[in-house]
Amino acid sequence: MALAMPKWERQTRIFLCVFGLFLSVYALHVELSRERNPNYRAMCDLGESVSCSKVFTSRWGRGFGLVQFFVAKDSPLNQPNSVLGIIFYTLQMGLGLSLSKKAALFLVFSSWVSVAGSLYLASILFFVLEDFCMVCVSTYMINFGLLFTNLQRKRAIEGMKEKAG
Ligand SMILES: C/C(=C\C[C@@]12O[C@]1(C)C(=O)c1ccccc1C2=O)CCC[C@H](C)CCC[C@H](C)CCCC(C)C
Repeated sequence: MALAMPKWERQTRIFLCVFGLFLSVYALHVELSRERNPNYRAMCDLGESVSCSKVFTSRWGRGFGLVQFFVAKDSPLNQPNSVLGIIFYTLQMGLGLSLSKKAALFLVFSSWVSVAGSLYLASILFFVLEDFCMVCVSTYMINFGLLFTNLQRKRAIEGMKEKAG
């Protein structure tokens, strides 16, 4: 039986992961530049309440603002969210190329975690920081898109199994 993934799925996944990786690397770059130089102005800093560097260097910018309850603020475990993003999109890309059922389940599971993380970060962004960060909002849309792609994949694999008996 030919186990091929539909072309649209491959292309959508590659597009979302590359875009997500690009935004995460950019967020990391802005955060590190801003920490080194408080006068640094990023391309995504458009105004007082449309500022991405303000968001990235806030206490929620590292370890989701939660890791610091368990380890020291400057612990190597308290990484910027963007580092988690880089790991996440790399995994989504790498495991996405495999057609194993286990990989598909892991992709769906981690995708749900990222959507929950996105909803959490979005509520911090709008209600606590009262800021509009375009880089952040774009990553939320990417995470929703990846969840949709991963759910389609899981459905397709389950369908194949039923047909094969
Ligand atoms: C750049 C990026 C998110 C942007 C941002 O996080 C940034 C940078 C931030 O500083 C921030 C501050 C305050 C409010 C909002 C924000 C954000 O919006 C990428 C995350 C992607 C995503 C939310 C990754 C989730 C990964 C899961 C934890 C993976 C779980 C996988 C395991 C099950 C193995």
